[in-house]
Amino acid sequence: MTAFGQRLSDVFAASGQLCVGIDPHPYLMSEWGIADTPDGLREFGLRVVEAAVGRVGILKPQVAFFERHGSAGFAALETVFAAARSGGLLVIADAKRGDVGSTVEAYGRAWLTPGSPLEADAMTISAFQGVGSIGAPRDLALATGKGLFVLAATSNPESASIQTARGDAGTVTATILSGIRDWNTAEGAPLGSVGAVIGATVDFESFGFDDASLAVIPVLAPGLGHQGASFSDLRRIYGSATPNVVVSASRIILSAGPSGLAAAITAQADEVAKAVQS
Ligand SMILES: O=C(O)c1cc(=O)[nH]c(=O)n1[C@@H]1O[C@H](COP(=O)(O)O)[C@@H](O)[C@H]1O
Repeated sequence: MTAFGQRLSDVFAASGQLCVGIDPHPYLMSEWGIADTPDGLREFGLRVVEAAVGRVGILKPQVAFFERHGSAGFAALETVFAAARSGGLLVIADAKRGDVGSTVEAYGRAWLTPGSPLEADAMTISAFQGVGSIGAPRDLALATGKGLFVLAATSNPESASIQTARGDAGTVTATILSGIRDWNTAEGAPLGSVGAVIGATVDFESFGFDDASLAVIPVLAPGLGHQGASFSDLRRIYGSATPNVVVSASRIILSAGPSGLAAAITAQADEVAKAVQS
């Protein structure tokens, strides 16, 4: 079994750092000429998968848009996950779960257990209840070659009001990063299995951390494109951590529509490749 950090490094080397988000916003589905129904979600997701295979290595389906349609939406999501994984893409389930340890263990099992209907390669997760609360999904991830991305410094404008709050161990963000770093350091690989979500819109200093503190941490980077951050600024934003960054982009690509999708993915992947090297 290959650890998630290694799998991610391999994908970066083979296919670059762009991660295409599958966010079927109702307005986008309408622009694509697809009905906002479970069948429509399946079609939207599969079209993104088809355009992504061979052009990028990572997809991040946003679970919320599928969840709106209940069990039929989840069935569509299962099909999209299966198509993406069988196309060789690394799938990050953007599920943003979190709870007391005994319950979050079940969330981990839902999204990370090999053979589970919703099996992904990694999931987004919240450590608001303490980094120790996500110990069970972390153990499962380690045992199965899967990964976690823990919300640490999120891209939304409201995030600073809570995440920059300070306790004895520094800001909320710094406390989460320190817990993740300890885990990844103990794992002993150059890149650990537990990542952090660090929005590209975030001012690192006011959130109480720096790029050097991300050394063994895979970083999921939303906030580019529609949320205001520029792809050309990736190196300025993430500094020495740039090689660890999963560069997330959803609407900026999806707004190209079904016929322009493949070209938009190729263009975005090229822009990201240039930006991370410059
Ligand atoms: O975990 C995430 O992916 C995430 C964290 C965060 O801090 N900000 C953020 O925008 N996201 C997600 O990243 C995607 C951003 O979409 P675009 O702004 O269209 O690229 C959405 O699916 C968000 O839910």
